[in-house]
Amino acid sequence: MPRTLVLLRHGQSTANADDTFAGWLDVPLTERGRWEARNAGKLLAGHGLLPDVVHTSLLHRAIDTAELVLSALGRENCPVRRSRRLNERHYGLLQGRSRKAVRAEFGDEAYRLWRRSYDVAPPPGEPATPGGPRTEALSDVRARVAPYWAGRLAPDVRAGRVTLVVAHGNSLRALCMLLDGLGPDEVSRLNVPTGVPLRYDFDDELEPVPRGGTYLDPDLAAAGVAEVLAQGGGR
Ligand SMILES: O=C(O)[C@H](O)COP(=O)(O)O
Repeated sequence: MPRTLVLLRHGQSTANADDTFAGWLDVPLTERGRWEARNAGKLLAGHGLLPDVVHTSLLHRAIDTAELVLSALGRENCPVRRSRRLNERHYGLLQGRSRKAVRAEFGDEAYRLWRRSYDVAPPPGEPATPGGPRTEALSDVRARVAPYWAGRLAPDVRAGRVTLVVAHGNSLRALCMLLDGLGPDEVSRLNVPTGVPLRYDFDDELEPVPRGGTYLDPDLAAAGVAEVLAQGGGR
């Protein structure tokens, strides 16, 4: 029985386009982001990957991406599960601020640590929702994604359902840590492009084959990763 999970970061958002930290800010897709979502649907169709279930965060850039993908596939009736556990990491005080301005004000080291370290969180901001976080390190995101993988995603995959997850750069980086057994150093070098489906297939022990999955359009994925790396003025 096939065991297929597809990870998809939302299409480009207005924050991505402006090179600002979004986090839990509920920013919309740009027109390019809407095109990326529709294109992702076409890529899935071209590879015969028709989702049986979709999981998204509670943020509209992911919800709208999922709807555009399902519409491109003619599968508007596919079940969609939404969870805060798939939300982007909360970027605390950095939310809404330009990456270049943060880097100029706090320096390269703090910028790098806040953006890509495993256990250093940015300075706390205001909670986006009552009881929500005021800031998160990637380790906090992994802690909230792990039970969702074990309790909701893995059972769908084990049952042979083609499972599509539409989420965010850092909630997907946290999920990849769980799938591929990445350590803090490895995940610091992992970046996820917007709008390009990443296919994971698993063996009987739910080990990914191959490790790291396969992008349905490797060239588009490489270009998207380069864009992420160029944010904030580059590495
Ligand atoms: O929250 C955001 O701004 C992005 O989705 C992720 O930003 P990052 O790639 O700088 O972590």
